Amino acid sequence: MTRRLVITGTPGTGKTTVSDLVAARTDLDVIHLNDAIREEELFTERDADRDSLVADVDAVAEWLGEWDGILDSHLAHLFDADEAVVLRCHPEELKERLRERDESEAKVAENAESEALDVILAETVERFGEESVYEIDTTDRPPESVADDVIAAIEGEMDPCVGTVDFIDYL
Ligand SMILES: Nc1ncnc2c1ncn2[C@@H]1O[C@H](COP(=O)(O)OP(=O)(O)O)[C@@H](O)[C@H]1O
Repeated sequence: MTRRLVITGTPGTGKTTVSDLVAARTDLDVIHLNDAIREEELFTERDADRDSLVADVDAVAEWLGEWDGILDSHLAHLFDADEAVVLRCHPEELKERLRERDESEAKVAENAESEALDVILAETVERFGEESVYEIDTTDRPPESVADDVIAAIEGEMDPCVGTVDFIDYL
């Protein structure tokens, strides 16, 4: 059974929502890494253009130490774990989700394009290898159903899977 799982994906794909649901239904704790980066000041600078923090990856790794459970962040795949879940969402739906939480239009466009180009999936597969990655499409699905899939992955009831989505039509 997986004890260290990263849940990564473009902002808005549902990582925070789904990781909380999975933690509530398993004995795994969840670390919401973006909150920790802000609260523990694990960043090197503020990116004013993007209205975001530039994480200090070494400082984060040190702060994490011998963590276990679920690590939730669009940066989670930069850290060691047993397996990785990459949540996906069609860029058009992703834009709606990001606009609903009042992200700037620049961020909405940047994230939609990044999602269409599979940027985080590619980074995650490069680091973990296809045999340790579960790509899960959240488009048109309730978070509870996505959490079912993540739990199936943790419990070894689902095989690793990559290449399940194609959002290139967006570009
Ligand atoms: N499967 C889903 N279907 C529809 N909306 C979702 C789904 N998962 C999350 N959301 C919504 O999308 C927004 C972003 O979710 P969130 O969990 O904060 O994403 P992330 O942590 O990846 O940035 C929230 O408003 C959330 O309610």
